[in-house]
Amino acid sequence: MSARAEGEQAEVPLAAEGDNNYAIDVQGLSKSFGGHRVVHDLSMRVRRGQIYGFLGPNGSGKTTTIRMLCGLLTPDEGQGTCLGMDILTEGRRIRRHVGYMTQRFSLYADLSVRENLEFVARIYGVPDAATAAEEAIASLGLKGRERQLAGSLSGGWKQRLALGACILPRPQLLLLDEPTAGVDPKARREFWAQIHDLAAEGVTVLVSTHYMDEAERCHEIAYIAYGELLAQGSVEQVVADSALHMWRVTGPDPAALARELMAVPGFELVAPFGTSVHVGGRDREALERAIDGLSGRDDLVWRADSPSLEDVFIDLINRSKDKVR
Ligand SMILES: Nc1ncnc2c1ncn2[C@@H]1O[C@H](COP(=O)(O)OP(=O)(O)OP(=O)(O)O)[C@@H](O)[C@H]1O
Repeated sequence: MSARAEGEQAEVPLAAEGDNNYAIDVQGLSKSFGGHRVVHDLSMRVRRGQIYGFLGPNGSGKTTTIRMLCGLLTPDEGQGTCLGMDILTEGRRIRRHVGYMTQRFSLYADLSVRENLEFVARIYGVPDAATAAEEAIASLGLKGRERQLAGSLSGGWKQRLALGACILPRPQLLLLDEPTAGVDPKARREFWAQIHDLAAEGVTVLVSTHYMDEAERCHEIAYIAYGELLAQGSVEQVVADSALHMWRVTGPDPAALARELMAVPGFELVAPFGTSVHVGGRDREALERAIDGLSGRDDLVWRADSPSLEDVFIDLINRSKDKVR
């Protein structure tokens, strides 16, 4: 292959279709910073064309993992492929086919929407940058805003522009790191409609998020805490695997009731939810005993409930905290 200037689009063949059904296939990734283990023995597989949600508390290692997947960071241990290419040795090739949207808005605040998109198109060697930018403006619903300076856009429009810039070079895989943080529900919904359209066209999307409703829009999710992958699968699978039993109890003062129930042995999870309290745990018998013990309380009404994804994540983090201590 002849030498090319940095940024020039190269003819880089991807692994032939069918060679590998997984856009991401990594095993045993570990990474430490200054002796502090941030990612530990993490393995994951993401099928091509899937929307894969990456969830976990702040500082749990999501960004670090994303950076290892696209070869921006070398794992201390582990191996694997991204789009069929080796994450240890082919980082540059991988990044030519990946759109990476970081947490920080990384476009030029003092360039207009159109100028930003044209700039990105040129950097990636997209033929006819002006037309590509125009098409992106139309498909992202940015018409009417193309002359606006990127820095003056609202949060939702900035994210939409950042996504537009990411998909201009037509990547096979999108790595989106909390793309909708701080964005209002309507803009988030529109953003997700776009993500689903891209997935329908065959683009694989790995998206980190703290929003439960966004997790439910993914084909599969993974939950990571303290650098360890604690759960993986469809939302239904992850909820079923939790083996949690939940109850909803209503009483006169939900906040006071929640405090009272937290002290009752058998209730592993207790959280006020509007006018009621969500109570549960994995030991069904212990739970039923605890509820029986409160049978004298006529002011309480109990109703069996299904665990929410949030219940499952809180339970996972509680249990992994116990393991770390
Ligand atoms: N380059 C680095 N040098 C030192 N420590 C780092 C570096 N990058 C990340 N860390 C630390 O690694 C841990 C995991 O960070 P990471 O950004 O991967 O978490 P995250 O799950 O993406 O968090 P958030 O949800 O807050 O974005 C944090 O404690 C962070 O401070």
